[in-house]
Amino acid sequence: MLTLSNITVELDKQPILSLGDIALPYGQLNVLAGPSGAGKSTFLHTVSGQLKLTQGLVHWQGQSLFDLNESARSQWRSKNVGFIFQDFHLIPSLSALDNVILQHSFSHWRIPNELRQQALVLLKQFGVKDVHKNIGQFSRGEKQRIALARALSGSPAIILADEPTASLDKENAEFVIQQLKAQADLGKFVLAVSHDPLVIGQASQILYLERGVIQDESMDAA
Ligand SMILES: Nc1ncnc2c1ncn2[C@@H]1O[C@H](COP(=O)(O)OP(=O)(O)OP(=O)(O)O)[C@@H](O)[C@H]1O
Repeated sequence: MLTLSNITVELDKQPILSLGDIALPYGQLNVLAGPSGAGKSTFLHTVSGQLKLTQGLVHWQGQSLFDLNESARSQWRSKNVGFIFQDFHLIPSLSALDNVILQHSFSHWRIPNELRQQALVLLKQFGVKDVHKNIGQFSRGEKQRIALARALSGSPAIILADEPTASLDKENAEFVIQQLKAQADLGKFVLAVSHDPLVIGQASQILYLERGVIQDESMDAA
């Protein structure tokens, strides 16, 4: 369970998030919706421990995230959290395979063979054929499949996605949603920021954020 208690986040002394008590479970597709500037990305940065809270608590499975110092939080994040972004955040000069495994070079002096093998399996499963080709040579849909493989590499328990379907055609968007749901079915924590009706239609729980405040919470939308 992710639990948030009485959170305030201020940036440049402006209140950006003001959240009461929120609990979101593992094992379902959670969606955070809301207009531009509502604070959705800030919410993701807060629950992943990248942004300091002004006030409040974030617990992941009972672990109080901000009881960890910055370096421990960063280690916790690299072990436990996979991120997916609207604009992929892939490195153009690297191959598909290297983009997936690069993250592990920060925690291992040599990338273990099982992580390399897992990356190859994920890329194959997601239909990425020539894994040694540079990123620039892939279509947008393929890029998001590579980014998905990167997010799942190392098998993190938490998947956070920021508008993961926004720049994709319907077929690729549906593929991404299916994969997010499959991860939830495996018992992972999945939270997608999205206003895509395709994503919202498949959500088990939807939080609607406006001006940094949760306005509405619906369960079992799917
Ligand atoms: N580093 C920062 N310093 C000050 N204000 C910030 C900072 N980052 C974001 N903001 C402000 O916080 C508010 C929420 O931004 P955020 O990016 O979280 O919204 P969002 O809901 O994700 O928007 P969008 O859908 O357009 O991506 C906005 O008003 C933004 O200008």
